Amino acid sequence: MLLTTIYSSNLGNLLLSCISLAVIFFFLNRLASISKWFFSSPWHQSPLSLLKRRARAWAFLFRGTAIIEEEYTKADGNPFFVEVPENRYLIVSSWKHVKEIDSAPEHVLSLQGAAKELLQPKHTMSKFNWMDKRGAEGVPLIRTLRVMLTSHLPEVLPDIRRSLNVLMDDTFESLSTKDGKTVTAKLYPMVIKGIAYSNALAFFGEEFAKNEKFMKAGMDFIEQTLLIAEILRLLPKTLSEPVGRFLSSKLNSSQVLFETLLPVAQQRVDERERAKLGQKVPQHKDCIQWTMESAPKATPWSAERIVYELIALWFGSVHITSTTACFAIHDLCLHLEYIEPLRKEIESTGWEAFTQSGGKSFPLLDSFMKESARLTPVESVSTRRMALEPFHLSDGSGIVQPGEWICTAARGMMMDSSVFANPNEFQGFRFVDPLVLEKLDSNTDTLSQQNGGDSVKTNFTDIADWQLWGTGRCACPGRYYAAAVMKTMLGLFVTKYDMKLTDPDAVRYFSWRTFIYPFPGTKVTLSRR
Ligand code: HEM
Repeated sequence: MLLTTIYSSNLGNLLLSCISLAVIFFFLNRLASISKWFFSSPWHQSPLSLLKRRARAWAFLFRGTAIIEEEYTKADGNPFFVEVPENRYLIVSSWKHVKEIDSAPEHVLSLQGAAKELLQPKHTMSKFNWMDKRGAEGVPLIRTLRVMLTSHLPEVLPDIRRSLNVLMDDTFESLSTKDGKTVTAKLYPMVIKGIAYSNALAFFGEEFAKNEKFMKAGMDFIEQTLLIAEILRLLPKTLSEPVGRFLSSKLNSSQVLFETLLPVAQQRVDERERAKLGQKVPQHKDCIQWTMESAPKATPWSAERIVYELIALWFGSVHITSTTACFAIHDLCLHLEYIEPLRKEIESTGWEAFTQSGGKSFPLLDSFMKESARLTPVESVSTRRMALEPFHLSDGSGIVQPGEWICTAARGMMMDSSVFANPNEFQGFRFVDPLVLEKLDSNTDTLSQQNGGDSVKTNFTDIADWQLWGTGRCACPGRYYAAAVMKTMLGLFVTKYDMKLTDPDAVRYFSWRTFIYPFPGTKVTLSRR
């Protein structure tokens, strides 16, 4: 039929034929995937149970966090499978299994393979189609973040704090107030704007942070990536390519990011070449420069390649940091008894000591943020890996086939009573060294001495007892930066305002697949102190 129509050159018919073919492909694809699930599953008995399983797989989109929680409880510490519309995940929760995932080579279990399926970079990130295997072209971004950005924190934190302060004041001034002192503000837009601005400042410099077109595209990019990736994941492969091309031509914020970053990256590449000839070139301290310098010497990266990496970094750093910070501010409003001790800590320690410690100090705030993320983690699973080859857990309790995912039950593990006493209770200072707590009510000077200095240990960025940051060699390299910037934002909220949720009983978030997302309309009432 399609061929006949092409020969008769009738465009309307051609379109109709394409649509009919697409629909047929769609149903064939669904049928193929249903039969795949049916025959690969150990519990394929009746059509009714098959239908139930597929209904639950689709319900995962809306009830993912609840479904994982139900299966986690039933599994009683053992690995369990969860079906999603387009795939199947094996979810583990023992630390022994977590270590096995971490030890598996990248060609067997791939973080990048899972991230690629999750974010569909070919259509969401300016046609940047990642390799399945992480590190195939080096891992310069990891060094950039873990080493360079982290050690640069004492230099950049004061600028971030000043900018956040101004942004908060501007938002406050822009809202109407009855008594000149109190306003009602939508929290999430305020938080994402602050985090995006801080990230632009820290990663690329002030020029980018002040570029309104770049910043708007940077924030739109987060929602557009989530939206396009979701649509493409649910479509059969045959449709995802044309639909992806169509969507990325309409929702093109990544293109704005690309076009703004490219000339600067190109300039840096030119300088790199001039430096090789012995010419004097300017010095730069930002993620563009560090990524370029950390790329393999034998195969230096092009300007385009550097920019692709930075666009991926932008998504990873803005989305999860702003949602996590937003939930921590909800918790400050829900547990007002913590506000005074936190203020006391910040005011007695001072921002100077915080800056010198590279954002590690403020142990009370550190603990509060950890408790908030433990009880309201944005992601229910962590340590996602896609199997590129079959992978068996050593005790035979689970196997994943190529294309399937294995991950950890992050949320469930954070509620494990053998690790966290009374896990359902919000105890904001649960992770504070008892010595620091003792000093809290008495001597603020001693508290401030304990809080400053380089040797301060932070529990929030620790990876030993929880899964917020993932696992081992792949654990989030941006966590020191994320913790420092979140502390700065929360610290400013606490010291500038008395605050509460405007409607404490309103639903604050919704669930999609494995993550929860704060409602952008949730309001806070802020009163200037
Ligand atoms: C609260 C904020 C954040 C959370 C909860 C978080 C969490 C995570 C998790 C769970 C992973 C995967 C680790 C694994 O699978 O083992 C990850 C990876 C990563 N994160 Fe973060 N992250 C946050 C903020 C950031 C920020 C601000 C940056 C950049 C400055 C960043 C950069 C990255 C990168 C580049 C990776 C990939 C690491 C790799 O390929 O080895 N993250 N993050």
